[in-house]
Amino acid sequence: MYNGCFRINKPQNESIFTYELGSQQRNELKAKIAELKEKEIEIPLIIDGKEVKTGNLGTCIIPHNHQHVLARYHIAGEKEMNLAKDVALKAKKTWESMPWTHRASIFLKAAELLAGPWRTTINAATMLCQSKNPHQAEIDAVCELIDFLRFNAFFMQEIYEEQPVSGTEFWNRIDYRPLEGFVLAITPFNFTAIAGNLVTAPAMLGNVVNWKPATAAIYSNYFLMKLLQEAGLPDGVINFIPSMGSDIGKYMLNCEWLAGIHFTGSTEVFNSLWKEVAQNVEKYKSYPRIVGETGGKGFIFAHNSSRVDALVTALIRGAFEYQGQKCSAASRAYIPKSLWNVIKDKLLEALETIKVGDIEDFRNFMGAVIDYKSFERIKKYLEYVKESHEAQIFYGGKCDDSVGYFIEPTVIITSNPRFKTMEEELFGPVLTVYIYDDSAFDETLELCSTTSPYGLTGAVFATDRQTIIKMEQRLSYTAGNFYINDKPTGAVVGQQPFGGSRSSGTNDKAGSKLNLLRWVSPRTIKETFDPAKSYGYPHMVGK
Ligand SMILES: NC(=O)c1ccc[n+]([C@@H]2O[C@H](COP(=O)([O-])OP(=O)(O)OC[C@H]3O[C@@H](n4cnc5c(N)ncnc54)[C@H](O)[C@@H]3O)[C@@H](O)[C@H]2O)c1
Ligand SMILES: N[C@@H](CCC=O)C(=O)O
Repeated sequence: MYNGCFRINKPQNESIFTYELGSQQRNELKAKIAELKEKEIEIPLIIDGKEVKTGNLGTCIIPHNHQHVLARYHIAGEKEMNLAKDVALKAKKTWESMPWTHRASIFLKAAELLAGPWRTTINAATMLCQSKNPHQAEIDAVCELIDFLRFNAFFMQEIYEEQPVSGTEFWNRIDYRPLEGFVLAITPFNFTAIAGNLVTAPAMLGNVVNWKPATAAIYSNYFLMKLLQEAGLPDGVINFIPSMGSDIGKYMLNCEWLAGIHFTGSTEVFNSLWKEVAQNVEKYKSYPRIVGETGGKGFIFAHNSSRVDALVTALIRGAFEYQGQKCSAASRAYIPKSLWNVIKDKLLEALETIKVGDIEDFRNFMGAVIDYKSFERIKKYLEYVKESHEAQIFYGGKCDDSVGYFIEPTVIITSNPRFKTMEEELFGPVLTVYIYDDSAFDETLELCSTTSPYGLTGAVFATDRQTIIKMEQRLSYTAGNFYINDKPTGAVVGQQPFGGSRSSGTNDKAGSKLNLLRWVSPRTIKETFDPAKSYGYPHMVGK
């Protein structure tokens, strides 16, 4: 027994390791990469804390060296998915009644393990499996995930603290129950941290979670699952079930106890999940919470008062960091004619210094795109551009998959502001630029807002304050994360809660209280100390 209002301190963001030449961090990371590469591992499902093997196997490869197999993983089928649902529902009773401070402790311990003994493993696994350079792996798999874990524990406390007013004769309370059933987390390949957040955020608030990782990220995600187990996650609370996307609909979405979906991925897959849930709506015990962060077509819009050096850096970093495989990536840019000549030269100068290749060579800024399917998809877009009269490749455009799925950083210039690559998400290292006439600034703002169906990220560059105000107002619904004089990527937990609307998702803002609120089903409790003993009102006495 214990009594007390226990408190979690407001966290600080995790500091980023730099992996400089000669540093111990760098040596350790290099050694871990070599160690992981040396040994092919077998990845089982983890259901009820136990390893389950199906014999139906897939392979995890290195995108920048696709003949290298890192692991063989087991694929869940109907039997294992049914088992995962059953054990999750069984684990729910004990998990939801565990004092919240102890649930928080498990995830705060996971953050400590990741900051310390697990840091290099998770980082190296993400570098190899998702082809991230050391900095990109560090800001994702380590720092962002640690921040998610620590800040979410703090936000959970803030939610629980929010209580209604009461009187002296009665006491009102809100009991922030978890959802009734299980949450299905369907996670993307591109951020280990996002996968971690999609499963741990609902779990922290007392929910049980079945986790379907993205095929291309199973390797790093498996290590993460092991870390959570080491942190003391009880069996069955999170079940790790790599599976075919098409089986999810058949064996998970039709379950009466589906209480929520926590999804990040493409708009297309999210739409299909939404439709399937709608078709099953009569079956469910409760209306499932459908939370999804999806595609993007991030923009950079420059005014002729922009600072050129800052703008060029934002274009390069925004478009080409992690091979443009961020939902937030700058994939279209609007540049005024009066600035183009000077920007063009500086852009070329910078592009010529970008090295693409194996991420084990720390000099490389970019690695490979994630897989053959993605490589082929981007290549087709570039072929389309090469044949078009409305656009031309200004820089790059070469693709080579002989060793890894490499695509050069590519800049396209188009004369059509509604050109295919200005509208659609390519999810690769490709930036399309539209050069507008300075006198058409207002119309071009309108084009920016209406060209793409997405509304995730956007950045504006200007030094003139009235212009900044105008851009902020006119582009109000174009981006859920809007940047002024900065690149549109790199949101930090606790600083820039992340998510967009339109076709970019439900905008439930990962890394904030708003997201956590989707995983609770509040129960209002009123206790009256001296209940009324007759039904009449005072006005009923007399005529
Ligand atoms: N808005 C955001 O916060 C955000 C963040 C990261 C990525 N993304 C988006 O994610 C996409 C890239 O990630 P991806 O390639 O992993 O996306 P994806 O949609 O291909 O896959 C996402 C997840 O859905 C699963 N899936 C695929 N088909 C399914 C089906 N029919 N039923 C159930 N699950 C299915 C995949 O296996 C994976 O686990 C991009 O569109 C990107 O913009 C968005
Ligand atoms: N939150 C990340 C993007 C996640 C999507 O891929 C950013 O802000 O760059």
